[in-house]
Amino acid sequence: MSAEIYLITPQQIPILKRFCDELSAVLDTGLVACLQLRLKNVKDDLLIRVAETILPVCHSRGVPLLLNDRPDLAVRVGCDGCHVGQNDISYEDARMIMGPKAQIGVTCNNSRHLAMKAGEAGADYVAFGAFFPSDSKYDVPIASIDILTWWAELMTIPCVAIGGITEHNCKLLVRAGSDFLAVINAVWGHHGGPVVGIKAFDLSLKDNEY
Ligand SMILES: Cc1ncc(COP(=O)(O)OP(=O)(O)O)c(N)n1
Ligand SMILES: Cc1ncsc1CCOP(=O)(O)O
Ligand SMILES: [Mg+2]
Repeated sequence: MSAEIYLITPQQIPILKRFCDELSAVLDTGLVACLQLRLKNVKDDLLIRVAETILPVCHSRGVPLLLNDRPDLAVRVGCDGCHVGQNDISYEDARMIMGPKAQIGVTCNNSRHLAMKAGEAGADYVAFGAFFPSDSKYDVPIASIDILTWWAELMTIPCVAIGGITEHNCKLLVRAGSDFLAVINAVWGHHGGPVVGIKAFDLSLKDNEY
């Protein structure tokens, strides 16, 4: 079993130039399957500016960029897709806005019903979590790891695990069947810096004591 890393940006980016340098170094490792830009409580013009700035950093390294919450701005910037949650625009409306080629994922928390609904509607992936307490988002229910196994045994649509995932607990989720591991703080907040953080995940996932 294997899983890929779905990296999500920190929800605030105080110094864009410094972040782009860090992001470039992280993506140069070749260990990131896709990046989600997830800024919270910022005005549209800033979100657009950040997205337009990091898009070439991603695309020059063959890494798709997804925008959180806002398919309208994702299209405007030229992002490869978006991610929508249960309190955001619907998957159906996001698909209408972004078209058939976009990669659109849906938050399904700990719900088999929401996942089946999103899968049947045409979502490109479903996201389950939070599996562990998260320092990046507090208002999320804790999901049971068996939902990953249920999905992996039943469906071919990829599933993403999210929430408090670290180099130390990620193998549990991969063993359960997760295709992608969505992470924020374990990389951007790693004591050795984000490049060491992403490499630590890779080392842990390569360790084949599953
Ligand atoms: C890959 C992935 N999974 C879940 C989320 C959470 O989305 P949502 O529930 O809409 O919450 P916010 O991230 O918008 O606060 C996500 N962004 N990405
Ligand atoms: C966006 C989101 N949705 C559920 S938990 C979470 C935050 C994940 O961040 P971290 O990897 O730092 O726990
Ligand atoms: Mg959202």
